[in-house]
Amino acid sequence: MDKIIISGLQVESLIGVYEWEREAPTSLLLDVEISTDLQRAADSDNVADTIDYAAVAELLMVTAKQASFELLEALASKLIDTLFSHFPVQQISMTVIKPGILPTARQVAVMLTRSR
Ligand SMILES: Nc1nc2c(c(=O)[nH]1)N=C([C@H](O)[C@@H](O)CO)CN2
Repeated sequence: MDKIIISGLQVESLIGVYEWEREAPTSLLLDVEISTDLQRAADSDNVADTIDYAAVAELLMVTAKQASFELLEALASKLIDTLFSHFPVQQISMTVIKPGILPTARQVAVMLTRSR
């Protein structure tokens, strides 16, 4: 299956289990893989025949900004559901990365893969 991939998309979201995490939005990074048939766009060379990755990125940024969850898992699920409701895609893999939150790790992340 063909894929559209967005890597390292920076978003802001109110996220975290602890009180101190819920006082202000946190910067997160998203890696997204969207499985969809790209043959029509490959033939036509027309953005109207594909999923515009700029529109995907904008939707992810707005949705994350409006969200308020404790767990990365819950945010990842919400972002996937939102993409499914706006775009005709078969499968989405979503990695939500929280940099610098653990003193002994560069970053932590969850990855969810969901199909229609
Ligand atoms: N599996 C998860 N574990 C934890 C999460 C999470 O989102 N998913 N979050 C936290 C805290 O919010 C963390 O950011 C600070 O310790 C802990 N564990």
